[in-house]
Amino acid sequence: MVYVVEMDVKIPESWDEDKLKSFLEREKETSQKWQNSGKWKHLWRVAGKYSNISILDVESPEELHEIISSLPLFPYMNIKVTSICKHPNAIKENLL
Ligand SMILES: O=C(O)C[C@H]1C=CC(=O)O1
Repeated sequence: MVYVVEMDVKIPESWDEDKLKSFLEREKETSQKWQNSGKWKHLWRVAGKYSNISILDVESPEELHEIISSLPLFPYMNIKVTSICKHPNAIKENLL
């Protein structure tokens, strides 16, 4: 099952530099772990926003939730999930 996930990050203004640094390090570690697993296929920055657009290929909605909610910044994100499938007119076999 392939999903497009848009994550808008809102860091609390009360966080100091050390707290932010620690979250960002753990965020990087966690997202790279999932990217290395082959499930998180693409991670793109949305230009001009603290947002990303990601493509994930997972077994189930439960697995998608497990991955997204494992991100340390998960509680500080607004997340939009869209389920996608191959368009019948797409000329490429492997879209991922
Ligand atoms: O910076 C972001 O977009 C938030 C977050 C999501 C994945 C990741 O590596 O960082």
